[in-house]
Amino acid sequence: MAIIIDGKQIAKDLNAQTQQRVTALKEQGAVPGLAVIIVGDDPASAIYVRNKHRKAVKLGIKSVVRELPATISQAELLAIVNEYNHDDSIHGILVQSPLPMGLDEQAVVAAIDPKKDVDGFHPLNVGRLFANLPGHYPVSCTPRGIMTMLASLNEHLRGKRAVVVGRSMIVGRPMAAMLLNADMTVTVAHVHTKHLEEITRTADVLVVATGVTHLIKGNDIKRGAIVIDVGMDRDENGKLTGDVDFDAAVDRAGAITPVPGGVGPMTIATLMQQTVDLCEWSEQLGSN
Ligand SMILES: Nc1nc2c(c(=O)[nH]1)N[C@@H](CN(C=O)c1ccc(C(=O)N[C@@H](CCC(=O)O)C(=O)O)cc1)CN2
Repeated sequence: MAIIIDGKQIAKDLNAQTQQRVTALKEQGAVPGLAVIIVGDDPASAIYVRNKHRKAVKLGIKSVVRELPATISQAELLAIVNEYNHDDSIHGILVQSPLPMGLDEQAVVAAIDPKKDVDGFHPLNVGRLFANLPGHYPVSCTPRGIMTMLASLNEHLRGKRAVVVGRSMIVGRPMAAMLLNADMTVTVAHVHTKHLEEITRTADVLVVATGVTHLIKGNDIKRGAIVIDVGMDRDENGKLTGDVDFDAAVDRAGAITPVPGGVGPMTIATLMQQTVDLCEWSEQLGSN
């Protein structure tokens, strides 16, 4: 029986650390500020944004939520991003994804000041991650949260095999870069990969982020592997489930994340962590 990686608990511990850092910053006269821009009325996005706002307020972070109609033009949206780029009380800016049809998400992300790119989606920060550049820069929150979960297991990763199934800009690609930067041997697969199970069975660490319910069965997993399920799918009864068949996988894996309560809670906790990082880094810049 695998260790169940408790994302809720790890997120709670991370939030406690973040709150202490916020307190320390406030003692120096700095308040971390987060601006979240949401466009349109996607119900799931509205819930995520509300949860981000609540968590930020709870941790003492200044939180601004800008709700915009789906009819907004690209130029108007870029102007609002630019407003926050020049607002000294805001250290992190994010645009909730997905944007409604007709808006160019990549152009909007590229308009965010890279120093305030709290999601780590700006091409400059993506490039830094892929080049494994030293120094401070934000990275995508979900894979960073997964790295925190892996660290909590105290497992030696260097030289071991990782397989990432999924190639999105939010999870798959940055996840592969982070595992490579941790000196793992990384394979990236996706839903079109032929004989996927032959590849997943080689993984010491298997990260699955495809949005395909129960794509990974028990037999597709190497015995003792660490299995990270980023899926957030609905089963035939509308119940939240993952890309991994948890009941079949739990007897084969060495450690596994549940859905819900695994990776999901780490995304928002890492966003809060990264907002505080950006504030600290801007304070360091300011004092030089
Ligand atoms: N600009 C961004 N947009 C999106 C991101 C992102 O990181 N930046 N990620 C996702 C949505 N997301 C945060 O924005 C997010 C998704 C899921 C969870 C979470 O806590 N999930 C829970 C289950 C929640 C439920 O019951 O529905 C879990 O897995 O336990 C948090 C944040 C896309 N957009």
